[in-house]
Amino acid sequence: MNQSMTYRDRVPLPPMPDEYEAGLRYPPANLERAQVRAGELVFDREDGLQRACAQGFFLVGIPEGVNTDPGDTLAAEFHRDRTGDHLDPFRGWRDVEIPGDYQGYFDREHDQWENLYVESANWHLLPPGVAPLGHAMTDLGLLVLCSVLRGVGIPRDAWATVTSALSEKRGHQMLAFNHFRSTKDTRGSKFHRDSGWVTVLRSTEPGLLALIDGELRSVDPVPGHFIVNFGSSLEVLTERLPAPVRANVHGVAHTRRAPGTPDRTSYAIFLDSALGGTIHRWEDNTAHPVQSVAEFAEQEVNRTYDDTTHL
Ligand SMILES: O=C(O)CCC(=O)C(=O)O
Ligand SMILES: [Fe+2]
Repeated sequence: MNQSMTYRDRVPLPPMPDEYEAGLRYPPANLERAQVRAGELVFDREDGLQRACAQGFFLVGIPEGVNTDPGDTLAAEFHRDRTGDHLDPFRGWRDVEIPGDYQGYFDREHDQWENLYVESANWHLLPPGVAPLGHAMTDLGLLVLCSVLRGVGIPRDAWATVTSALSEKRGHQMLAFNHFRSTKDTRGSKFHRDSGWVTVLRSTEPGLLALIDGELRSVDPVPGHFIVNFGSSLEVLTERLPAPVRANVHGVAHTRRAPGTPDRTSYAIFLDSALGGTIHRWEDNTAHPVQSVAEFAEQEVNRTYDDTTHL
C-alpha cells in the first residue's frame, strides 16, 4: 500500500446501537434549515451556513415542483421480484446489469443494507419520473456545493480545478436507493463518511445517527425537507481553513419491524468528482493535489462496507 492510500487516518467507531436504544439514548441533532428562494440557498438564520458546515448536516426544503413519489417507490420496490403488475418497472433490479464502476445492485454482507446505485449516464434505464427527480436533487446539491465554496472563500476561478469540474456539473452524480432488511439480525449500516462533496438524502424515517462534535445524535427527517450532508472530498479540501467543513461519520441503526410493516428505505444523490480527477487541499490560497479520486474513492468505499470497528 503506498503512502497516499493511507492519507486518511483510521478512526475508531462507537458500537452501532439498535433502533430501540437509538431513539432512547441519542438526542436529536439541532439542524439548521434552508430553503431555495429565487435560485439561491437561503438559511433561516444568519449564521446558518457556517453552523451547517461545522455540524456536517442540515435540512433543506424540498423545492416546489419536485416529485419524490417515483424515488420513494423505487426505494421500496427495487429489491423485489417482478409480479406482472403496474409496479414492475420499479422491481427486479437485483438482476439488472448496470454499466460502470460502483453501479448496480449490492447486497451488503454485514448489514441490513442493500442498495441500487445508478450514475446519471444510466438514469434513462430507470422507471418514469426518477431521472427528473435525480436532476432536481443534483441541481440542489450543486447549489449547496457552490454556496459552501463561496462561503469558505475559495475563488470562483478555482472551483472547477478543486472539484474536478463537478462545480460545472461534469462529475459523478450517483443515485443511491437504500433498503434495510428488518429480518436480518445485523446493524443497519456501518458508521461511515460519504466520500464525495455533497449528499442530498430523502428519508422519511428515523434511524440515522451521526457523530457531531464527538457526540452521537439522531438525524431525524422533517416532512417536506431533504437532509443534506457533506462528504470527505469537501472535508479534505477545507481541512486547513479556519472554518473547515465536516464530513461527519454517520450510519443507520438496526431496524426492527412488526410483521407486515414496511421496511425502512431511503435514497440519496451523491455528488462526486469523476474517477479520473484529483482530490485537493486548499492552503495559502492555492489548490494542492492530495490523491487521485480513484484511489481516494476505493479507500473510502472499502471502509464503508467492511465489518471492522474502525473507519
Ligand atoms: O438511510 C439513511 O438515512 C442514510 C443512508 C446513508 O448514509 C448513505 O446512503 O450513505
Ligand atoms: Fe452515508
